[in-house]
Amino acid sequence: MRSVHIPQDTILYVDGVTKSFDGFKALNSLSLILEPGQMRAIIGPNGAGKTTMMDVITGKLRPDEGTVFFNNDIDLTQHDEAEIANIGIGRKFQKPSVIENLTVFENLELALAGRRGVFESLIHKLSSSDNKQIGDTLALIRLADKQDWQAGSLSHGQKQWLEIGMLIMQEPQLLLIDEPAAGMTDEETALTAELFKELAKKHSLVVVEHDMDFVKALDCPVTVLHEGSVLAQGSLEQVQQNQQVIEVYLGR
Ligand SMILES: Nc1ncnc2c1ncn2[C@@H]1O[C@H](COP(=O)(O)OP(=O)(O)OP(=O)(O)O)[C@@H](O)[C@H]1O
Repeated sequence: MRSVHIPQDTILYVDGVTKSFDGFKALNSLSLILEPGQMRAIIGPNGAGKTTMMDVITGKLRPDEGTVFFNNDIDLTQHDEAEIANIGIGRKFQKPSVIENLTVFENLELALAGRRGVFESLIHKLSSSDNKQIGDTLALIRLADKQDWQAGSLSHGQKQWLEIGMLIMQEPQLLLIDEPAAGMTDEETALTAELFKELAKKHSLVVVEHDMDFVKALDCPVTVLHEGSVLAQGSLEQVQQNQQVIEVYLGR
């Protein structure tokens, strides 16, 4: 058994992770620590390794080297994607994948079913606590007045919120979210930042984003990736003043 020293109380512990594609290191000894209840924005130029990092955390890719632990002692490199989702890590891809011809409410109901297994959901009606959970989620994602709308008739931003609501139904401890603000109006972007701050009260969040106004609104620590490693870390203001960050990313 490997002996790894993990600082106490980490929700995500990534250390020395390397992942190569045909000899090219998409991740190059990447290390990153997230504490429970923390929100972290990940920024960096195209090809910096942000998606590959998410793929490694969620079990889509296995690292060539390095350590990835969840909740102090769960070695994520020993689990597949489905197991990692069940362990409590939810991932939101850039493009929303709500079911367009179901209502907002039904999409959330389906997400609840996903947690339980479809068969069990077919034979059980929604309990009052299920209804409350759906109601709370609808309020959180600001779609309470649209619960009977077909998901296909929502705006792009509203679809993104619905999908985040569907993830929340599964009560993940850690949420990984890829470019949520892309394609949103300014108003939706501002509301999404508010939603994430609300989410961060109950969940840990890793948010990959290119929109600096959105990152500023998140008001959380920022990690800058470059060539598969961490280039800088700190407040947005601090990393914006970092000369190397300006050279490889912000100044371009
Ligand atoms: N399956 C793959 N096969 C070969 N190369 C890959 C593969 N996946 C990623 N790469 C390469 O690894 C590097 C990192 O890619 P990655 O998608 O993780 O970057 P990123 O930071 O998410 O970029 P973006 O901001 O454009 O989404 C890129 O050079 C990419 O071409």
